[in-house]
Amino acid sequence: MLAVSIHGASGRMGKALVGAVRENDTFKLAAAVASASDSRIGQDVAVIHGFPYLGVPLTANVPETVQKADVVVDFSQPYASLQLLRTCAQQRKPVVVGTTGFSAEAKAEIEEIAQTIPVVLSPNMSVGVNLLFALARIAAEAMPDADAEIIEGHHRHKIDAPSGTALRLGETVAAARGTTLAEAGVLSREGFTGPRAPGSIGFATIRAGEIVGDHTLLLATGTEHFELKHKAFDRKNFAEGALRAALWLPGKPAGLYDMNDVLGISGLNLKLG
Ligand SMILES: NC(=O)C1=CN([C@@H]2O[C@H](COP(=O)(O)OP(=O)(O)OC[C@H]3O[C@@H](n4cnc5c(N)ncnc54)[C@H](OP(=O)(O)O)[C@@H]3O)[C@@H](O)[C@H]2O)C=CC1
Ligand SMILES: O=C(O)C1=N[C@H](C(=O)O)C[C@H](O)C1
Repeated sequence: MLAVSIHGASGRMGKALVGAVRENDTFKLAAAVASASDSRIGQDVAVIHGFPYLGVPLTANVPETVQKADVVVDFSQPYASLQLLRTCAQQRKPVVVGTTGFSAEAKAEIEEIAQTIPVVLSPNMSVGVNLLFALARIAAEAMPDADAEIIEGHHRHKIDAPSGTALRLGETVAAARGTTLAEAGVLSREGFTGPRAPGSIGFATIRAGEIVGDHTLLLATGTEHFELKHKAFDRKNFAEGALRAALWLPGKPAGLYDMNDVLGISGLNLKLG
């Protein structure tokens, strides 16, 4: 059995991960980390999420939890996630990071840390979204002059925008067109914007109710619209992807891996026609 520690265990993804670990005989929950200010520290992580007692108390002691784990899975917040990565580097532990919203500086530090330990970093652990990335590249190459717009929707609690997945979609389209998201991205619009800049990659963000995660890439010319769409209905989908990554990662050489590596579709090079 693989001992997994969940970092961000008190959250929505924490709940989905506890549920997924309970249903999977390959894993045993070694530890569950919440923020130090959480009033439920010391309580059983399964019980706080409405599952039967598991005997794993919520804790804020990160070094101790990393020590107990064969692999660490993180869905928390960027600052907390970086601190965790530093501890994992000290203890030479593999880590799967699903957290989004990292700054460019934080991403640079993650790349540096991943020179010492194996890290899977992906804004979306679902199979469907990783196929969406691959198909987006093909579509953006095939329709180089189409207006690219990325529309994403999430629940009212989400604290980063656009979503990590939407930004990755934008980076994918930009790379397929020989540019970067920093160059071509228009992350939001308001006021007297003027006409659409040719070649720009636009974003629209919806935050409403309990939307789990919707992403659409629209490629529009004057005469046709092409859409690629993914909808997640249950966080179980992300949790199972993260556990798939957690099973794949231990024993890999130090490096920064993507969910495409885990799924074995990093070399996917579908050709049209
Ligand atoms: N890659 C993927 O497939 C997916 C990625 N995500 C990303 O995962 C992240 C978490 O999402 P979600 O679960 O919905 O968010 P939540 O806010 O529900 O959960 C995050 C949890 O992390 C906790 N936390 C904060 N600081 C620390 C700390 N220092 N140590 C440990 N835990 C801490 C928070 O506790 P507190 O409330 O006390 O601050 C909170 O309970 C987001 O960045 C989201 O975008 C989400 C789904 C899928
Ligand atoms: O915060 C979420 O919920 C999600 N975040 C991820 C992102 O920012 O892309 C992935 C997923 O859509 C759910």
